Amino acid sequence: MVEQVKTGRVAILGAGNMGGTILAGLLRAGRAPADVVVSARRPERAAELKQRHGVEVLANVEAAAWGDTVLLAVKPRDIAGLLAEIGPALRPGTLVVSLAAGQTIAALEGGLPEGTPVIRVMPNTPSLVDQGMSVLSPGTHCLPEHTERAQDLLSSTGKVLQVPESYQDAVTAVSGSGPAYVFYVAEAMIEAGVLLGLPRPTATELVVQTLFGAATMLRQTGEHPSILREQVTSPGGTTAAAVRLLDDQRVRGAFMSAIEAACNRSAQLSQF
Ligand SMILES: NC(=O)C1=CN([C@@H]2O[C@H](COP(=O)(O)OP(=O)(O)OC[C@H]3O[C@@H](n4cnc5c(N)ncnc54)[C@H](O)[C@@H]3O)[C@@H](O)[C@H]2O)C=CC1
Ligand SMILES: O=C(O)[C@@H]1CCC=N1
Repeated sequence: MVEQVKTGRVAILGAGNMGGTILAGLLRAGRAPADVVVSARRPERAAELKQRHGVEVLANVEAAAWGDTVLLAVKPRDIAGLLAEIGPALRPGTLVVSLAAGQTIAALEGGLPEGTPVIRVMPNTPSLVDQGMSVLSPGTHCLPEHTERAQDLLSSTGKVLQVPESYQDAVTAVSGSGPAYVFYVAEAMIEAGVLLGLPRPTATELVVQTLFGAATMLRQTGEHPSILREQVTSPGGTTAAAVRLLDDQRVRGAFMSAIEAACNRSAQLSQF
């Protein structure tokens, strides 16, 4: 249990999609339920978490005072109120890790007692199946030990990368929102299969396995996607016909514009 010593006691504030995902991931990775607490606004949710995971559910202030690491997993609009609520209860040296999109380190540090070590993180939903991508940026009061703690905590649900905070809007657009683009492509491919007369379950199985296989090839071969695409594309064949149509429809450009729009939106959200 070397891991536990590094991260200490973890308090997760806000037990929605991401908070619940990280909680389940920590427990799957072998952390004892006694070393994690959560806060939940709705009593039904609190009862469910207690029953399913055997963890203690506390009020925000009690949870924040208990944790060595406090993970903020509420919506961005609820962050400022939460910081004001928990700030006075934090013990000196408590590490605050925020998952909130668009909430800058300056805003987080400004809402907490002077000197609080803060880490800004952009996770994504595949954390639910331990294939998450969490990207962190340490605040101005973080020591290497704090960053290590956050890395340790987040690595229980997937990969972790550290970047300068100036990259976080682009990161949000690429990997934070990224799973949604892949699900969008999956939907379109399934509908195409159905259009061509395949039963829906068959079309779904073909698409899910194809996406999984293609992603695994990218990971395992380390090849550039263009090379892998060329390998599928026979001269005068079916793939070339399809890819020409995608190019005619400017699908690559549409993806670039979409991801740029997400990045701009993330920057806009940081203003509030
Ligand atoms: N869903 C996603 O794909 C991603 C979400 N995020 C970030 O994670 C954070 C959480 O997002 P989700 O889990 O999707 O939202 P969610 O709405 O599922 O969960 C938020 C939870 O916080 C609770 N809550 C609200 N105010 C509270 C308070 N003052 N005290 C305690 N609990 C409170 C709500 O009842 C809810 O259960 C957001 O800041 C979001 O930007 C980051 C990356 C990806
Ligand atoms: O859509 C959003 O704003 C959040 C941030 C990244 C993924 N979901």
